[in-house]
Amino acid sequence: MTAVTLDPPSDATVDTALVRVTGGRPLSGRIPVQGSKNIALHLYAASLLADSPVTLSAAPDIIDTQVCAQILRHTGARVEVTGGRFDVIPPRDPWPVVHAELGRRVRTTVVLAAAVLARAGQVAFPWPGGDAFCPRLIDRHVAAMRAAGAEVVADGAGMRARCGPRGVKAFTVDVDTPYGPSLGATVTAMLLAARATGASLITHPSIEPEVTETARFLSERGVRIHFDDQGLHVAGSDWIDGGGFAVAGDRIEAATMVMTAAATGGRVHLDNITAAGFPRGLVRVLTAAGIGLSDAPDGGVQSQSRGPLTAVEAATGPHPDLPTDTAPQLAALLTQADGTSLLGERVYPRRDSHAAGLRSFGADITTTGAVIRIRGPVRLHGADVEASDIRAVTALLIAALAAEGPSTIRGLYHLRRGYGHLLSNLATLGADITTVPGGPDAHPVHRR
Ligand SMILES: CC(=O)N[C@H]1[C@@H](OP(=O)(O)OP(=O)(O)OC[C@H]2O[C@@H](n3ccc(=O)[nH]c3=O)[C@H](O)[C@@H]2O)O[C@H](CO)[C@@H](O)[C@@H]1O
Ligand SMILES: C=C(OP(=O)(O)O)C(=O)O
Repeated sequence: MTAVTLDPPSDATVDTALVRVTGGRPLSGRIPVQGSKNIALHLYAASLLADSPVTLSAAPDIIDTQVCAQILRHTGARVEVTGGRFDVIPPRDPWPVVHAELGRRVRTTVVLAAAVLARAGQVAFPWPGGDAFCPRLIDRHVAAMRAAGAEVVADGAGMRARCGPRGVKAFTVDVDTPYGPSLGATVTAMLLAARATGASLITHPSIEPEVTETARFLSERGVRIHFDDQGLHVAGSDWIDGGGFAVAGDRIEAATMVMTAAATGGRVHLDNITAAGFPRGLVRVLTAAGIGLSDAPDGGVQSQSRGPLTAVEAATGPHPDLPTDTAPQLAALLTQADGTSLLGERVYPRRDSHAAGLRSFGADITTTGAVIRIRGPVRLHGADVEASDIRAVTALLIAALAAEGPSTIRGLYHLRRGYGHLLSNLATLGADITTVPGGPDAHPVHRR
């Protein structure tokens, strides 16, 4: 086991670039959807379990991909990220540390730690990152590690987990929370169970596509996994094959593009996703708002608006309900809908950092506890705003594109963390959008 030296990570979270948008034109056209950020992040962790090289295709071209590549390299993996391929040669004997600074940048830190623990029998990891829109607990991840036989202790900087000499053991764990089954803890438990000797059971598992795609990845590589009424059963394996696997299309980016087009009075044709790839709860809400989705005869999904947008009442929830990661964009869309919309947030009680930003554009939005009320339609005007999380930034972009006149949006780090080509795709759809790098010599990057 050897420590790997990395160049110190750059201070990438400081991003002084901004986007200039002149809104007010309908956006329409055909664009591809990237590989799903959140599915990819869990597959990067799962790839550490393999005993031969893994190639993930359609890996999204985002900051989180680069951060995970660095975290894997720090454990001793060889990782190449080029042209949408994420090639991993997993270490036989990983260095049992999730890099402290890098681990604080992504949400899947504990999932990555679980993969290292499963292989090395011990791991130290920092508190996870991701967006800090409200407290994001990890008690179910820790419960899974403890159930798998690890002693887990916290110190100021993070946690350390250590198993006995035989490594992880088979276990039963419940990953339910007051907010629904934990997506991340389900994958953490699945990765631990995949390397344990014997049969494990995860009760009340999440069934988000991040979970089912990671399960498909593992089962195609020889791990026996199935869901039934009791939960998710995993029969551990001491050999896990490598090989190729494609990251599914990003349902959140797809939903964002559909809503962006609709907010401006346009429509999109999206490649690399099918209508079935949109969660049912989201399709129900879009349909109620007056937006249809259908599989296109030549592949992909087409959106169409059925008359003026209509207000809706909806609440987020675990898959297949309305995804929390689409609620900020939906709030922006509903500023253009006729009537009063009510959006409840059930997964994260206070995920509403976008509301103040939308008000800067003239939106009529009020927040009461976990419910956001939006009155529309409102003629939005341009604004200068700063986004503070990954989905808030796209909500503000939607408002800017639907508004009359120029806007500027800062906080592009959050956009780059989750979207590889969203701005150039918007330009392809007809948006007047310019990225201005930070500093005095700023110049346009995307323009139409
Ligand atoms: C990288 C990634 O895939 N992130 C997604 C993942 O986050 P993440 O995996 O963090 O979300 P979880 O499903 O674990 O969390 C859902 C809820 O359960 C709570 N909880 C979670 C774990 C735990 O041990 N205890 C606990 O109480 C959380 O605070 C939250 O209120 O799922 C979220 C919900 O679909 C999405 O918004 C995120 O985009
Ligand atoms: C909140 C999100 O990401 P993360 O969990 O990486 O913060 C998201 O993808 O909407």
